[in-house]
Amino acid sequence: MKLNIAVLPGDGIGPEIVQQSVKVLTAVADRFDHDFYFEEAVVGAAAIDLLGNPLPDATLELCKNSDAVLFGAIGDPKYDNDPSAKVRPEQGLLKLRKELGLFANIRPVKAYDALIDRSPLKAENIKGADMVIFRELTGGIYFGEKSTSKDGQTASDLCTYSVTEIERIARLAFEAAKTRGKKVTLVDKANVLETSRLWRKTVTTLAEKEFPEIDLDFLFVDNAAMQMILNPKQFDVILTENMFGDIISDEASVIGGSIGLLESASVGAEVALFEPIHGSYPQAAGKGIANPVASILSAAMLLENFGLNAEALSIRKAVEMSIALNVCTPDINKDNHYSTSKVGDFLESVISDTENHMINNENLNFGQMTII
Ligand SMILES: NC(=O)C1=CN([C@@H]2O[C@H](COP(=O)(O)OP(=O)(O)OC[C@H]3O[C@@H](n4cnc5c(N)ncnc54)[C@H](O)[C@@H]3O)[C@@H](O)[C@H]2O)C=CC1
Ligand SMILES: CC(C)CC(=O)C(=O)O
Ligand SMILES: [Mg+2]
Repeated sequence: MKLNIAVLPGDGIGPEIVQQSVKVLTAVADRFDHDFYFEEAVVGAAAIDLLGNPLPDATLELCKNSDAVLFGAIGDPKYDNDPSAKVRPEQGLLKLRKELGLFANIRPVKAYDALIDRSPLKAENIKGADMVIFRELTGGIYFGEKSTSKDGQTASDLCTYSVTEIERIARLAFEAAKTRGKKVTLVDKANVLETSRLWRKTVTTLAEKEFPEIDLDFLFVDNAAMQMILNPKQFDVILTENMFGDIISDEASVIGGSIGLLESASVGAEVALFEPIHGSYPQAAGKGIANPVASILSAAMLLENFGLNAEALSIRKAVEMSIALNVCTPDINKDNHYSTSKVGDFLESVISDTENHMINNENLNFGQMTII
């Protein structure tokens, strides 16, 4: 298969993690005889520095004309620490999501057996946890009208949702539940927010009409935040609005062992975008300590999006192997950790190892690896 992939590394650790994903995708293309073409463009703070715009027209055009987008991360402390900056890196990502019509962000969360004992959460509570969060991505408070009063004493962000916006992502969540545990939990704040009451009404009606076989339940977001830690195994598919999904998915990453493992796919119209759930982790930029796996697994989701399931599985198996063998960055492997690029090299060699020498060799030899 021929795929044109737009690569938007962004800021902070974005370039170094995305570089590993390109490495891994190239290994997949070689092994399975595909043609993947990568073209890079600037976004975020890097694009503001260069062109004064966090989403330059050329970047948007490239994305629209590509088959898929591989996105790193955006954000820089110089903007985080300057609340009065009018042009901000995050605007680039939000505009890209809107322009590409990416209304659903799909964030799978699972506990890797090999990492269970390293989680700060109790092993018996997280073993077997396996959920997917469907986060609405182009509506709600992140996109509502913003204003600050002339005297600077009051500010507001409007939260708006329409039935159409709710239904289209709810359908995707219910469809996913059909193939999984047949349960959808709608996370909202319907005891307080009018928008949440519209979500409940709309989702309930849709479930009764189109998905009677799916169990639908409801949780207020404050309780959901607690349940995520106390009993994450109760969740199968979580459906929620933009901001709640942003927050509870970072929380859910603790179950997986590190936010550096959590992949995502943003879908909607034609061109889908694949990105880790984490941000630009600026403290780690250039140090070789960022975990590239979230980006690499997002690349696996990219392949699944085109039905390249065996190819995606080769990535997932390689990642499982790296975790089992502790070929991991310091967020997971505190003692003898591997650098960002060494983890990428390892995954590349496992994928390229068509004879499965590495997998079958009991005395696994990582001669080509150096522990930093
Ligand atoms: N999609 C995006 O591009 C996002 C961008 N941001 C931006 O990123 C910047 C930093 O935001 P933070 O709140 O610090 O969130 P962050 O996700 O960048 O980092 C939070 C913490 O998570 C851990 N972490 C994140 N990525 C990791 C990785 N690959 N490997 C190992 N550990 C990792 C680190 O302990 C880090 O201190 C801000 O400018 C923010 O606006 C934040 C979230 C998403
Ligand atoms: C710019 C932010 C909305 C990014 C973020 O935190 C996310 O998408 O998870
Ligand atoms: Mg976030």
